Amino acid sequence: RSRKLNYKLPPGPSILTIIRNSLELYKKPQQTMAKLASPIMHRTNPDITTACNHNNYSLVFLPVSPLWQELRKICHGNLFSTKTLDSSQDLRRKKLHELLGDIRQSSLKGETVDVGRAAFMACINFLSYTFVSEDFVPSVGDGEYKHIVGTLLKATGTPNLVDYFPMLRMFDPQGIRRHTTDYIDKLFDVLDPLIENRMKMRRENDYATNNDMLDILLEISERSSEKIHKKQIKHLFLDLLVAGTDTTAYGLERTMSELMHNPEAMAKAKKELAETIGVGKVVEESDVARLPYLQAVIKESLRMHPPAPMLLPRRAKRDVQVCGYTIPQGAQVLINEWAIGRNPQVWDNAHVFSPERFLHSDIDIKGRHFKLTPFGSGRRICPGSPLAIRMLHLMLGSLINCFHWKLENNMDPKDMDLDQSLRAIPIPLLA
Ligand code: HEM
Repeated sequence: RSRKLNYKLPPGPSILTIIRNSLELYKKPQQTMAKLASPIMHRTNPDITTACNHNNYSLVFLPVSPLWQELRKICHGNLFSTKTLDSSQDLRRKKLHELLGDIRQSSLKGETVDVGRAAFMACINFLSYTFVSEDFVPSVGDGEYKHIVGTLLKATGTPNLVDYFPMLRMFDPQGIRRHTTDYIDKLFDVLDPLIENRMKMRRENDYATNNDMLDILLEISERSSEKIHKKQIKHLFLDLLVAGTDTTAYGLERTMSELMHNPEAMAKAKKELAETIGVGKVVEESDVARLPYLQAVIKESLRMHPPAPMLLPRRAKRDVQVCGYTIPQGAQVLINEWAIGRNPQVWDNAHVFSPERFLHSDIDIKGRHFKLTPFGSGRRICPGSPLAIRMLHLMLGSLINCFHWKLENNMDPKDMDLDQSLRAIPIPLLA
């Protein structure tokens, strides 16, 4: 097998390499991640959206290139910097109060909440407000938006036959290009007028900034259109929406499920919140630093349920030796983050949900500790992680500090199936 893998492969991923690499990662995650996070790996381009040229502008799929570097610089220095996120927290606070208001309404009626759905809607609203100070969803319809984002995410993760047999490209055998193009067009139909309107408003003398990401991007574009122009702005928003919605919502739902399944951990998290900010109060972004147990709960949940279980595909830029195997140039590589998180050689009691393991540990999720990299690592690490982390703490902390949660049909937490969607009844806790 090893000899065969050293043959020159056609461009595109090798199934065998993916499987073998996953198995190896299971054994030696620390060493392997260090190599894979290095510049020898670059992003694969799944050829999902040729018709609307999204690949040519996409932060997610561009190879390392001057445009990609410029977009990353804008993300780090402007969009997701601490200063920008601090100044846009009012926008997220407003959306958080709306989420809690909706849940309060359900609680008054004794209704069950589909936590995954509520989390998905809340994440879209948080992101669209942070990006453009407006709700993105009413323009598309929530069911349709979920479908669009789901389809685009699926297309990103689905092995495309075209990668294996390039001559099939023009036939688009799985319809991946056709579907994604339609959906991307739909999202652009919403984004285009938003951007146009804002450009018009910015030309008026008495224009006051909204402190959102659209203003920041237009300001950069007005100063130097070489850094980013209008067309790139909509492609960037598309990437950020698709990459940020389902991942964050899934992270929130799984964490709530784990807390409901582990009443002791739930009680500890609630006690910390009660003592630090007071029962029934809404969590502020500035509170999070004083909530170490809540932070540990989120890390533990990301360890057991990484929202991107295989991270994002990379491609080897040149032949590389990993754990005694040759990964040939051009091979697609997936990192099995889920398996690393559950590996008993890496974690004590790997299958037990225990936030305590992070309480006196310096392991963080910034891509420096290769046993826990839910946001990836290296220069392609998730640029949205500072926002995702804020949203997760804000929503989780407020949901458990403002409500007591009971499982539907009086189910015993021990009987929960953690792979099923979470349905629970909220009971308000007064401040
Ligand atoms: C819990 C939530 C999230 C998780 C677990 C997550 C995870 C990831 C992972 C694993 C990658 C690939 C990293 C690598 O290849 O090393 C990634 C890339 C990316 N993420 Fe996230 N993400 C989350 C939320 C977000 C949010 C909120 C945004 C933006 C608003 C975002 C935007 C992106 C973008 C644009 C990329 C591609 C970066 C590039 O290729 O240069 N993500 N994310």
